[in-house]
Amino acid sequence: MTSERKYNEVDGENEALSFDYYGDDDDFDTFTDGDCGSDEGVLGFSDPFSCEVKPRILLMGLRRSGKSSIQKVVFHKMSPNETLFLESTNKICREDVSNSSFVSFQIWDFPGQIDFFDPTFDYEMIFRGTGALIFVIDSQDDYVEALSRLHLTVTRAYKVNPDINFEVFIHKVDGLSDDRKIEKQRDIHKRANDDLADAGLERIHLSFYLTSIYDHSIFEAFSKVVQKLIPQLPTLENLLNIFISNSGIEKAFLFDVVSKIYIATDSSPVDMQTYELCCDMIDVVIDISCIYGLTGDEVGTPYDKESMAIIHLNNTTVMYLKEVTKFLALVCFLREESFERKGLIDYNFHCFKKAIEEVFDVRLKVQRSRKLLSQRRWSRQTVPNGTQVHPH
Ligand SMILES: Nc1nc2c(ncn2[C@@H]2O[C@H](COP(=O)(O)OP(=O)(O)OP(=O)(O)O)[C@@H](O)[C@H]2O)c(=O)[nH]1
Repeated sequence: MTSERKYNEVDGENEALSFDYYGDDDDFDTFTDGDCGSDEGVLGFSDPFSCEVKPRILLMGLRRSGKSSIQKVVFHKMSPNETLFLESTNKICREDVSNSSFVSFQIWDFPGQIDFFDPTFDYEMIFRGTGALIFVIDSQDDYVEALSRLHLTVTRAYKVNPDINFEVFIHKVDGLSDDRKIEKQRDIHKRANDDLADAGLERIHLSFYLTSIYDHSIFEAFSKVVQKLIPQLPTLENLLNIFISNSGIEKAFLFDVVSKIYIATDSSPVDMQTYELCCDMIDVVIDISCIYGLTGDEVGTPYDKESMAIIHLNNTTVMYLKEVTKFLALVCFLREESFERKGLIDYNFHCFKKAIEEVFDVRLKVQRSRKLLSQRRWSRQTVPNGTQVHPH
């Protein structure tokens, strides 16, 4: 049994570490053209007590471009090879990802063949609550149709909600040489932007990423998409900068343990190899904890307050992982000589952790007061016997 499989099994039975996922596939909220608009309550946008409207990430693209695979690999630990057997999606799948207080959003996977602009399909309602629209283009296929679909989708979405972040995943690049990758990216970038310029919409900004589920590029790209939706990002980056500069650390990432999305890092540049090493370290820690960390009858999480790991690499670099919150881990890179001052690092880490908790606290307070406010508003509109009064 591979270590990846082991993790899958534990993940499946572990509430705290798994996503807030509405049942199995059959239980996904599904919307047909007819009932989408009327189902607002299910979407959580008209819920008067909803203390927080989660940013919504839409995954769109032509059929077989790889949308479901991306979702399954990043958020369900499916191994890339297993995606070969995924069936075509024929309904909109919505999933809540709220495994970490910072990473809290929804992903909507749209079936490729859906006629998105059918007049009975309320796309305005969908775009209005969207934080990021990921458009997946299959780089191994002819992308002319995908580009015209991208243009149509982006222009419509922008009209409804100009605040959406438009993210283009040039996907399945594993089959391409480095030169071909760059060439494709340049070509897609040029054509997509030319189309927008022809329509007088140069102000729409598209971000491009080269992705594949067969390496870490999909996690990296998703990290960047998610980071743009985290309002506390500058605060987190600042805290990380202060922490590393006072501890002799070279690079630090704040990771969401389950998805391996890094929600923040210090301001020095990220290189792919470092990121991959961090992902591998998290896998090792979770796998070992799953196998040896849980007692037989325990259903609890294999990741807790005690979770930490130190790995000495053969190039005099040390990797240091420590638990920050139930869902987040800090992974640092430092030189062996800096690690000699581990006491100092641990003390600084303690301060860093406290600061992160304060950021959480502020967020919770804001949420609570929002909830209270909306409850008050709601009760003002309701007379004592429970009948609703329509406000003038
Ligand atoms: N080589 C390669 N194949 C991929 C990658 N991502 C997905 N695939 C394959 O692409 C095929 C289609 O993937 P799906 O995830 O079902 O595509 P989809 O966009 O959800 O398709 P619909 O549900 O029909 O809209 C599957 O056989 C995947 O294994 C990738 O990064 N590289």
